[in-house]
Order: sequence, then structure tokens, then C-alpha cells
Amino acid sequence: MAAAAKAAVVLPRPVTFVTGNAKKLEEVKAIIGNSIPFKSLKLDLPELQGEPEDISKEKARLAALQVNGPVLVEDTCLCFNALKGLPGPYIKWFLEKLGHEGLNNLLMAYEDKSAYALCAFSFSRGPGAEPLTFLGKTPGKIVPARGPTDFGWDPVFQPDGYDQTYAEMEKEEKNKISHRYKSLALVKSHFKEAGYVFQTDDGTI
Ligand SMILES: O=c1[nH]c(=O)c2ncn([C@@H]3O[C@H](COP(=O)(O)OP(=O)(O)OP(=O)(O)O)[C@@H](O)[C@H]3O)c2[nH]1
Ligand SMILES: [Mg+2]
Repeated sequence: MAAAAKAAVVLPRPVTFVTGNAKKLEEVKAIIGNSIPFKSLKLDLPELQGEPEDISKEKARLAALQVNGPVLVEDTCLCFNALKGLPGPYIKWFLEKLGHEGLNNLLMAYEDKSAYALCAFSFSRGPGAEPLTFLGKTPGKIVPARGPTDFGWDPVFQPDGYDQTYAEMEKEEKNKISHRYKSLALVKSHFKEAGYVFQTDDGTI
């Protein structure tokens, strides 16, 4: 007997990417292109403390409840190896209070300036559905700020194998190697494998 065909999972279209960060959205648009039908929604969701994966999953649960449909969210960390992964998910507040110089100063007492950028995307099919999480990591080091200052800690993060900081790189170049690119590559593969079918409000597919 032939194997039964896998039932398609029908989702209301489109997936909502929930973020309060316009620069993230810019990169996500450039990386996803039209491979996943998505729209964005600016919501500042409360964020749990803890491990990046748990923070991201909880964000997805809250976002799915608010949107009442399929959602993507992401949480980004900048982790210093000498500080055992801190500031990690708290980088937003460290950056806001200490600035680029302060981030460098945190490592003053250590020879090891290595760090990694980590992106945790979570996808929930809707309220009550357990979110799936996709981690993307790019190793590098913390350096005195160089390059445009329009996006967070980009000027102080120099990825391994490059002599430019994220901020100095062309956007297309960053989007080929970044933590966000790697995490979204896994999201895209998941969407391909799962074969989701998107349905509009009037029921057409
Ligand atoms: O230089 C950067 N290059 C990046 O590629 C990048 N990605 C995120 N960030 C910053 O790191 C913190 C993460 O916090 P975060 O994940 O909670 O984001 P957020 O609160 O801004 O937005 P969201 O939670 O609504 O999506 C925030 O300060 C972001 O601005 C980046 N900075
Ligand atoms: Mg946030």
C-alpha cells in the first residue's frame, strides 16, 4: 500500500513578524525576500529573563496570543566569552547605559576579546501552539567602535575572518554571514520542509 500523503498544514496568511526594532525588520525583509509571506507588526512585548531560547519562545507565545495567528519573533544576544556569555540577552540595556566604549571597557581586564552574536527566531503557528526555535550564531571579537552608528552594537563587533566590523560591512555582506541570516536560513528550511499552505481570510489558498 502506498504511504499516506502528509496532510498539509494550513495557516492563515500571512505570518506576522513582531518586533519593535526597525533595523531588525530591514534586515529580515532583505534576507527573507518573498520566500515566506509575512507582514510586520510593531509591538513591544515584555521579555522574560533567562536563556535566549526560552526568552524567544516566550516572546512567540505572547505574540501569537496578541496577533491571534502565526507569528515570527526574534531575540538577539551579544555574548562575551570572557564573561561566560554575558551580556547575552541583556545587551540592549548594557548598550543603552554603557555605549560602545563601555562595552569595550567591560573586557579591559581580559585578554580574551572574543564574542559571538546569537539570534533566536521563534515561530508559533498560533495561540497555544508550542513555538519552534532556530538559533544562528556568528563568532567574532569586540573592538573599539568603527563605522556607521545607526544599528546597535554593529560598530564594536568584528566577525571572524573579516577586518571590518558589522557596521563597516556592506549590508548585503553582513546579511550573508550574520547571526540573523543563519537563524533565518533554518527558519526558511523549516517552512520548506513543513510545506505550510497559506490561506487568506476569504478561504482561498
Ligand atoms: O548592532 C546590532 N546588530 C544587530 O544585528 C542587532 N540585532 C539586534 N541588535 C540590538 O541588540 C539588542 C537585542 O535586543 P532584542 O532582541 O530584545 O531587540 P529589540 O528589543 O530591539 O527588538 P524586539 O525585541 O522588539 O524584536 C537591541 O538593542 C537591538 O537593537 C543588534 N545590534
Ligand atoms: Mg526586545
